[in-house]
Amino acid sequence: MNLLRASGIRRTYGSLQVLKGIDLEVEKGEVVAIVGASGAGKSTFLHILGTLDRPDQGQVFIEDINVFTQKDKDLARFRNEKVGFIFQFHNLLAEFTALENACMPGYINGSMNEKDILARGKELLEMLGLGDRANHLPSQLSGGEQQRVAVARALLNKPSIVLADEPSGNLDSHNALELHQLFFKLRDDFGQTFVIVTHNEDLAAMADRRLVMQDGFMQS
Ligand SMILES: Nc1ncnc2c1ncn2[C@@H]1O[C@H](COP(=O)(O)OP(=O)(O)OP(=O)(O)O)[C@@H](O)[C@H]1O
Repeated sequence: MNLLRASGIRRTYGSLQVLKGIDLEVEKGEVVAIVGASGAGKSTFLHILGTLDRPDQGQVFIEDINVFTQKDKDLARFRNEKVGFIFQFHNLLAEFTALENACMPGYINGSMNEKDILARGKELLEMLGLGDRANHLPSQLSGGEQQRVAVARALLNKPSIVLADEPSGNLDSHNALELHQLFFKLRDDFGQTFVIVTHNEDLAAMADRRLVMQDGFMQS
């Protein structure tokens, strides 16, 4: 069974046809990289996969759920539980510690108690080598550490899939490589599934599949 299946995805902004009918199937535990020229529509497609944006046409199934048939409120809950996001700019909240930032999706979800959320957040920070940084504010962390906190946050609710948009775009080559290796370790150890939009050809070459987005279509 495919963990994620997108079919016939089309998206237009005004007269600009960005996505012209894209299909994608991703299996559990796969790391899929999407590359392509700037403006090709990679982020637009990733946002649709993550239900942050709706397509004009086409369907997305995650774990056999036809995601866009859900009402907005149910969709927000589904997104919080099933999809982890990592962006180029980590978007950590400046006034909260690393641990509080990592725990945020648990607090938003509301079904876990605070003790369990904190335990999960601590466990993730330890696993990502940030055990001794838990009480630091983002401004007290290096760029690589901040991005690892963002990874912990993406994983907090044990999502089915992690979607990453230029996750290492703001890191130097050493920190970028560490982050990329972390993705594969999470896949190997926990079967975590990733779809990653990237300009980094080293990362794309490491992925199970490297897909190219061009002129509104996906070429493999
Ligand atoms: N909200 C929007 N309104 C209008 N046009 C948009 C909007 N979002 C994206 N676009 C346009 O859609 C096209 C695809 O944008 P998108 O961000 O998906 O590309 P990308 O492949 O991710 O590019 P990059 O590699 O530079 O991040 C671009 O021409 C962009 O200007």
